[in-house]
Formats: sequence, structure tokens, C-alpha cells
Amino acid sequence: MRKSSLNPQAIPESYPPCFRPNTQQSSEQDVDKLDDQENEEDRIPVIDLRRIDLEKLEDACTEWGIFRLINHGIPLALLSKLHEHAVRVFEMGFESKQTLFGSIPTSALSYFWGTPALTPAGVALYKDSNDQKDRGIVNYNWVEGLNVPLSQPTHLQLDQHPLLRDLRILLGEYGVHQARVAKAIFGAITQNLKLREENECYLSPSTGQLRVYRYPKCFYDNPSKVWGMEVHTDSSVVTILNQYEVGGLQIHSEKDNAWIDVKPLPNTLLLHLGDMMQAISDDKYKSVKHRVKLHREMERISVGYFVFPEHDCMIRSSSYKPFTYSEFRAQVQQDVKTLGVKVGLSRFKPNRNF
Ligand SMILES: O=C(O)CCC(=O)C(=O)O
Ligand SMILES: [Fe+2]
Repeated sequence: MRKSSLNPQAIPESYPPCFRPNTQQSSEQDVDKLDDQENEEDRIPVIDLRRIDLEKLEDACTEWGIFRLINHGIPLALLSKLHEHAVRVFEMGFESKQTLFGSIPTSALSYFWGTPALTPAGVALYKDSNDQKDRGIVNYNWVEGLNVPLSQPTHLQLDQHPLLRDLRILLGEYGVHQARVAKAIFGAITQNLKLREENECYLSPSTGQLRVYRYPKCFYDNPSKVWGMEVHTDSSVVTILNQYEVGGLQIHSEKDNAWIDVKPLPNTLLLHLGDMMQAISDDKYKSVKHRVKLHREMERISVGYFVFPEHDCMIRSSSYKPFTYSEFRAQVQQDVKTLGVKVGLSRFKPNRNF
């Protein structure tokens, strides 16, 4: 697997212009927040997928909202081919990527940058604003991404683009594994939470989607002002993340009231609980807050799998008004457009007036 084998001259050409060096520099110099904290003990729980320990899983869900998964059964060769193809796609010139992806239906694959918020059609969603300055360099999330809905085999629409077609085929294969892993974990959580059979619609594999991200090297001279991805919680039931070998992900530990670096460990996946899981569990489990920091010297590739409830499945709990995932998503979209941020579950508290 290539860590950072790109020709340094070629890098800026493939970056969106505002992530390139010398586009816009801040006046302040700042301490470097980018260095990994070495030697810190790793306390994130580990769940063995071959033999799920229900008690350990319950502790991980209530205390952390995130855990590592080992023995996930995904072939290493698939993981490394996926990485290699992703690097090659992102390495293309920025303008070429825009032209290429502009010619492909977003239902098959879409390219975005500057924000992880997308419309249901896979198009980047920004705050409504007449003022382009609102989208200054520090307001962007320093990330480029590919969004791939897994519901239909759409690689046939990519026949004109062998690299993308091959990437889509690999993602299809990876998606099958991700759905298997999510189902196994959700099954175990169902037992722990004693959910009833009528709650089967809480996890719908047909809603699965993959995101492939590239976080650029940070050329900005004030890195503490910019994030690869700003603090957020995921809207999903669960998210499964592969951060390969370059770290950057940080989670917020409610217990310690502190940010913790999530170090990459070889052949290990991370599972986050999302907002829908928080609601399903009646706030017993928490949707974990997380963010991604950048590196000066290294790019970072990660792949996330997100799975949701059936869109019209009613989520009932004593902590929130009954709502469907479609309603939740529509509210998030409206908040991102009008406020620039996701408000999330608190919108659905029983006594909340909008
Ligand atoms: O790239 C990562 O490590 C995290 C991505 C993420 O948090 C997201 O897509 O919601
Ligand atoms: Fe996330």
C-alpha cells in the first residue's frame, strides 16, 4: 500500500484550488496541532466479530459509542486494492475530475469537496449564501470525497471509465462485506437492547452507502484553523470506518470530557454508533462526536460505510417524538442550508418548538 508516493509537484494540481499552497495564507502563526500524540494508551474497546461478547459490546456502546472490530473477515487484498484505486482516482487533475464526474450520473458515483454534507442525490450541500466569502478557506472541510450508493449495481454506467468502473466494482464487493458486518453487530445490539421483531426496519441494508475520502496535506500556515472534517455526529444507525494507516480521526470521550486520537491499527475497522442508534436505544447509547485533523506531510485516505433505517420506518422512543429517517434527513438538509450546521436529534425532543 502506498503511503505518500505521489510526485510532490503533481499534488497541488489534483487538489481543489483553495487547498493548494499559497492561495490564501492567514496572518497568524499558530502552534501545530497536527502532530500525533504518541505513546498514549489506546483504550478504545475491541470487539471480535468471530465471537461477539455481548457484555463487552454493551459496555462499548454505553461508555464509548465507538469500538474497533477485529476478525472482520474482509480480505486484505481487497482493502489494499481499494486504497490503490482510490489514490489513483484522487490523483487525477482537479479540473479533469470535475469534468469526468460531471459526465456521470450521481446515482452511480459522485465527487464532492469542501463539505461532507450531500443532498440525497449526492451533490455537495452548502449553506445558502449570496456572499462567496462565507465560504472562505477556514469554512471548508478540507476533504475530497466520492459518494457511492450501494442499492443498485451501477458500474455498468461507468463502462467508459475503466478506472472508475474498477473502483466501483471493488466498492461493490467491499459494500457486501460492510453490510454483513453491520448486520452482525446490529443483531447483537438488538439482543442487548431487547428490541422486538417489528423493529427490523431500523437497519435497512438497501440504504447503505460508501464514502471514499482524501484529506489533503495541509499547506495552510495556520493549521489549527482548518479541519479535515469538523466536529459532527453521523446520522446513520452505524458507520463502519477504515482509516488505513494514516491517523487523524479524533473522538470526543464524554466520560473524560476530552478529545482522543483514534490511532490506525492494521487490519482493524472502527464502528461508530450514529444518531439513529442513539434514538433507537432511547439515549442509552450515544452517537459519538468526532472530527478529523490534517497532516502537513501526509495525505489520508479513509473509507466509510453508512447504513440507515428504512426511510419511512417510524422510530419510537421515550426521548424523542416519533419520526422517520426521511423526516430527520429533511430537517438536517434544511439546517445545513439555512444555518450552515446540522442540529440533529435535539430537533426531535418532545418539548422542542422549532
Ligand atoms: O475520514 C474519517 O476518518 C471520518 C469520516 C467521517 O467522520 C464521516 O464521513 O462522517
Ligand atoms: Fe462522521
